[in-house]
Amino acid sequence: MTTILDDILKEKAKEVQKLKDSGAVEPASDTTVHSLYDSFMNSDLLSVIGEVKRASPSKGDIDNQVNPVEQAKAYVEAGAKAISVLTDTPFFKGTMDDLAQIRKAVDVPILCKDFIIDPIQIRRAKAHGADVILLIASALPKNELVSLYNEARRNHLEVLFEVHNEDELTIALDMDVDIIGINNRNLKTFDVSLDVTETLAEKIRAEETLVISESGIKSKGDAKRVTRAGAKGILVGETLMKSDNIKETLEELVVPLGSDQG
Ligand SMILES: O=P(O)(O)OC[C@@H](O)[C@@H](O)c1c[nH]c2ccccc12
Repeated sequence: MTTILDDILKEKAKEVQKLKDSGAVEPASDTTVHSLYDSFMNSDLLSVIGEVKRASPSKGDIDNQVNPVEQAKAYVEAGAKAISVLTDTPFFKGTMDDLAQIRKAVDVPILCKDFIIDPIQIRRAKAHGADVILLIASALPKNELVSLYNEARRNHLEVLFEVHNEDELTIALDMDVDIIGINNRNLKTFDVSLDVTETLAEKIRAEETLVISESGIKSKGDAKRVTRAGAKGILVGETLMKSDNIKETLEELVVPLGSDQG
C-alpha cells in the first residue's frame, strides 16, 4: 500500500532533481545562530513553536489567505519561542520564500519544516535563514539519516529529529541526537494521539535531550499532559492557524514545566 508519505517523498525526489539541474548556487548566508536547544532548555515554562501552515494533506486548506510574516510576528508577540515554517509546496502550500521573509521579521529560531532527503535542501534551508531543520525518521533509512544529520551540523543547523514509534526512537537514541520531536500524528494514516508522546517520552532518559511534542495540541490540558510526559516544547500548527485570538490561545499553552500544578 502506498501512503501519503510515499507520495510526498516521490514528489520531493523530483524537486531535488530540479534543484540540482538548475545548478543554482545558494548564496552565503548570515551565520547568526539562534539556538532552539539553548532557548528551550533554559526555560521554566513550556516553549511553543508556532507553525505557519496554509494547508496539509490531512486537513486540506487551513488558511490559504494567511500572511506568513504577520502570522509569525503575531506568534512571537504572543510568546512563541520559535517559528516553524512549512516550505513544502505541493502538499502544504508553503514556500522557501515564506521562510526568507519570516527570517527578516523575527528574531527567534526558525524551523524549516520540509521533507529533507538530500544535502542540497539543507544548504537551501540555511541560505533562506533556517536555524533548525526537520529530519523525519520514517522517511529514510538510518544511514541516510545519519549523513543528513551530520551535514546539517556542519552547516551550523540544529536538527529536530522526528519519531513516531519505538523503532524510530531507537534510531534517535543510537544517533545521540539532541532534539527529539515526538509526532503524535502518524504520517501514514494521519491518526493523532497524545498517547504517543506519553509512551515514547518515558523511554528518553538523558536529561540533556530536549523532547518536543508535535501535532494535535489544542488546549491547556493537552499542554499539561505532554509536559507531564517530559516534553519541554510543543509544535502547534492548526490550533494557532485557526485561532481568532492568537495571544489568548498561545498563552494558554505556556504552562509551567516540571510540575503537576495549576
Ligand atoms: O497542525 P498540528 O496538528 O498542530 O501539527 C503541527 C506539526 O506538528 C505538523 O505540521 C507536523 C509534524 N511533523 C510533520 C512533518 C511533516 C509535515 C508536517 C508535520
